[in-house]
Amino acid sequence: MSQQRNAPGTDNAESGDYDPTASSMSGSVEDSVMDELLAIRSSIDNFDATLVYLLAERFKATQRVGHLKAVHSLPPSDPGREKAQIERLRRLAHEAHLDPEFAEKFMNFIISEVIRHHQTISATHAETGN
Ligand SMILES: O=C(O)C(=O)C[C@]1(C(=O)O)C=C[C@@H](O)C=C1
Repeated sequence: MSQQRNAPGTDNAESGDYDPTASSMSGSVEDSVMDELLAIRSSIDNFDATLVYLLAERFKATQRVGHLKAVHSLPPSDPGREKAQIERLRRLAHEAHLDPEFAEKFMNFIISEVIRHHQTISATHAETGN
């Protein structure tokens, strides 16, 4: 049976209940101000969707790393790699006028989640061989 696929962001999971005009300020803000706010929020919505897709792709890549590490009995974390990544991202953040402290915290947040995934993959591999 053939399956109809929707373009990203147009399927019901994403757009079904989403109200881009949702706000707790409706009624207390001038129409022109609300119009400008909604226009800017439309860009924010696109950025947020992009972030989700980027993160999903990054996690797909790290899942592959997790399997490779599990199969070859390598440790989940690699502090040397992390140090190099953080230094590079701090430098990029500075150049992009993004707070390097924030960039580091954000990266560490993602990496700690990746390590948790690696540990789960490793435990599953030890138990089942998969
Ligand atoms: O490159 C690796 O070895 C990974 O496991 C990926 C990753 C990352 O998310 O970038 C996660 C954990 C490691 O400590 C270093 C980097």
